[in-house]
Amino acid sequence: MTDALNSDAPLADAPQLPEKVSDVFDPWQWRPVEGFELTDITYHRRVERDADGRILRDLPAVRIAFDRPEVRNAFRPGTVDELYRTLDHARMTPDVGAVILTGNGPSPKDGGHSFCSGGDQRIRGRDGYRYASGETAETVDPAQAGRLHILEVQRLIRTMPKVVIAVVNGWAAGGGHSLHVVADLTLASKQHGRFKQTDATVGSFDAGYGSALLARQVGQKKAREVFFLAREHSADDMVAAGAVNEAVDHEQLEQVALEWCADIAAQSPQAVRMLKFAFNAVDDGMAGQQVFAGEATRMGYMTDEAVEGRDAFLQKRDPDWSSYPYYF
Ligand SMILES: CC(C)(COP(=O)(O)OP(=O)(O)OC[C@H]1O[C@@H](n2cnc3c(N)ncnc32)[C@H](O)[C@@H]1OP(=O)(O)O)[C@@H](O)C(=O)NCCC(=O)NCCSC(=O)c1cc(O)c2ccccc2c1O
Repeated sequence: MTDALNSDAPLADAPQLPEKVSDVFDPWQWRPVEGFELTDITYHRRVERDADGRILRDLPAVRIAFDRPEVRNAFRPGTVDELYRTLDHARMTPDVGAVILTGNGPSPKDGGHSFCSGGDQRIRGRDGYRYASGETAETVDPAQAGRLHILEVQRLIRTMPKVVIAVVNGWAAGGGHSLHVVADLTLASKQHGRFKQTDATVGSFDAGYGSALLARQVGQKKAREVFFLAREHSADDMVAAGAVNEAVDHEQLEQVALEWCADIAAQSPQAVRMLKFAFNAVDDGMAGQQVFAGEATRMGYMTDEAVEGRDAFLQKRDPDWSSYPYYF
């Protein structure tokens, strides 16, 4: 079906499919999310189509992808702004349960595949990554302070009540490596998925989730090897180490990711978010407890017992708890 609509002879009245933004992107599965002016990333919502390609309904997954393949999908402050805005939109879309985070490509310059190579080193200043009108240091805006707000994106991924899947289609390096670490699941391309923690090579260090959470996933010795030796690791190596869930053939990458999204959608949304926050809580201290407890409070509000407390206040009477036992 996809081939028919992508052929040179479009069907009469066939609805327009979105641009094929990446080699493993199937336009049939997606529509662009409206309302965003994006330059550094792409944002799509999964859809179901009829045989003629007309959209029947939205499905509960989104795809957010770095779109700077010529620099291995390095991020600059504007990229991070767009990433945060789209992730936050996905967080607040009630019928979305899973987020695919990936990189478009390959590079038009040399055919290289990349998930994300971290902060764009050309516009790194002494106070962080700088907003710039162009691509290079000469074009940075001196009026704006440097940013390290990829850390805010990491916290958003960590605390959003949806499953975030890093679909590693190429290089995951530096801050891009950390993004895969903080994602709930990682699916990697067997042929092109490559992992290299280059932070220390360029005089940087993700001393938060990028390192400490990696050590939780692969153990202390392996995590220290990844950072201190800064070597390249294959997708299969990372599956064996416990940092990647599965490595699949490159052509199958996004299809498998969509199968994962469908499996996630078959689970109870409430159960999934409570499980995500439970997995986080042990490592996230009181902030993790707060996120978990917030959802427990929401469930509490759903009970007749909590409604009685609210109503008694509004009706200026004492609450009647007699119908609500002290469960044991
Ligand atoms: C990713 C690579 C290993 C790929 O190597 P390969 O040989 O395949 O490709 P090239 O090196 O030839 O790259 C092609 C092309 O892309 C440009 N490029 C690649 N990565 C970047 C980048 N990060 N910034 C700018 N430009 C990049 C490269 O120069 C080439 O351009 P041409 O003009 O020559 O065609 C390899 O590319 C590589 O090692 N890249 C650098 C990875 C890296 O060190 N990233 C930064 C780590 S630090 C970081 O990300 C970081 C960010 C934060 O915001 C933090 C915040 C708080 C704490 C920590 C942070 C942090 O650590």
